[in-house]
Amino acid sequence: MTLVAGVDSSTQSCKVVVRDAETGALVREGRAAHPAGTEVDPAAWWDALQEAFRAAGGIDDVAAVSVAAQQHGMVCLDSAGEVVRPALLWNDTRSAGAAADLVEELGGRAEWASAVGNVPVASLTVTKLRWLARNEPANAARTAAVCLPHDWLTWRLAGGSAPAGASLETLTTDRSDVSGTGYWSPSTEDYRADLLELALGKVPVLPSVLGPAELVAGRFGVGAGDNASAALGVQARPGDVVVSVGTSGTAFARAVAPVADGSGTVNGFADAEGGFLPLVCTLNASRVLDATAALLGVSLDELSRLALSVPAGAGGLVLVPYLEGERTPNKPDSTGAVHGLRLDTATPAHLARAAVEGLLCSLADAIDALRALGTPVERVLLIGGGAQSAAVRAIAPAVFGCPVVLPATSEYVADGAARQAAWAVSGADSPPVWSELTSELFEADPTPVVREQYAAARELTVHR
Ligand SMILES: Nc1ncnc2c1ncn2[C@@H]1O[C@H](COP(=O)(O)OP(=O)(O)O)[C@@H](O)[C@H]1O
Ligand SMILES: O=C(CO)[C@@H](O)[C@H](O)COP(=O)(O)O
Repeated sequence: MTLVAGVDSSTQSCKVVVRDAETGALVREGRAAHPAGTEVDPAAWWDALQEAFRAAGGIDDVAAVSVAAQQHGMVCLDSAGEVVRPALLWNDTRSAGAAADLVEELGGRAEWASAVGNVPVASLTVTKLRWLARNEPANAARTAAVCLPHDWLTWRLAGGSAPAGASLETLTTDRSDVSGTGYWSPSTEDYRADLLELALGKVPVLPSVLGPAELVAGRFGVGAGDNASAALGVQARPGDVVVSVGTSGTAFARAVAPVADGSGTVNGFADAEGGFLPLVCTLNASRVLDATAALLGVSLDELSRLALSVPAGAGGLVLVPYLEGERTPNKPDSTGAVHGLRLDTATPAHLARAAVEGLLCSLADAIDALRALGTPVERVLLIGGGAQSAAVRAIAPAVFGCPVVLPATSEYVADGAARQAAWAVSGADSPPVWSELTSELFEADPTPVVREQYAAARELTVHR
């Protein structure tokens, strides 16, 4: 049996799966936690990766390993290959002002969307580089190369950072992740050095962009951004919209043509199979459930039970979930809010229901934005840690207004990376077709009132 390994180095943890390259059967798995915070020393990802490999029984016997990871994180390296400063993550909002400046300097959102498929917001790497140039000029001056979390981990695994002499020229990336930098065009498949220079004031070494099934140093897949890898892991097909409830909330679909949304709501990313991946991302998803459970002093299972114990609409109680500020809509300085509180809705159950509904309404808005750009929505596939919530599963079809398919619980980002590794080993033109996933179907009568009351409340927030 040929074995392959897939890695998901995500915001909260590192997950590793070892699978049979031919059938996709799960053989072993392991995981390790990441530190909290929105800036993280990449060494912590490396340590967690080693721990997760050990927990998964090691990788000595695998033919290939691919790494998928959280997107957009700014990893700056000096000329010796040393990390210049802790990486700023996708959910770090300090570069919001830099994003606004960059939009203005290029002449507006439409110009950015047409140049790189994305309008700068604090999440994108290009805005973090502008923040670095303005706020830490010494670190900017020391920066000889810029890469993304999965690029850096792949580079280290493949020996590019060898103590004998790190070679920045051996850095690699893939289309899906580089399409979230803000200085690579999914339409032309070229770096936009001019936009990088606009942000950072210079053009450091950038990773080479390899094809989806290429191998690095003979044993490492090119890797991917975590959402593109999840699309590969769930074997998404046309008509599927994948909704992930992880640290981020995302809604995305595979597409055959690049997307340029001048409003900035939809990111025009590339996918991990040579196509495209229009995607909407929010900053507030599973942690809204974590925070509400902590506030109520209950477990996540009890939060679900409470939420399901009161009717749809929570008696008019609405929770706007912008606890970390928000990316979509672009409100980096916003806070969350609770509206409609009355004596009879001042109960743990109503708050639990409002939290689940608020989180799902923000994702329903995301699905609508994809639909508005012409994305067909035949099935919603629900994945991510938050999909383990019984309340999320039950309420999602009512809020989304369509059936929701829940693929069997699995680490779909790591699975996608493993499938990419199997593809690279096979030398075939397309990824291997692994056995059809078992899944559960959730259906419910639509509850438009939930979306209506959310729409009336979502602008009513105050700044942090
Ligand atoms: N039973 C559950 N109910 C609700 N949420 C859950 C449950 N189990 C795990 N989670 C959530 O999963 C989240 C982590 O999801 P994950 O997709 O691994 O995140 P990420 O990939 O961003 O690190 C945690 O915030 C946690 O609240
Ligand atoms: O910024 C995005 C997508 O544009 C996020 O989806 C990150 O890629 C983080 O993913 P998770 O750790 O939440 O899975």
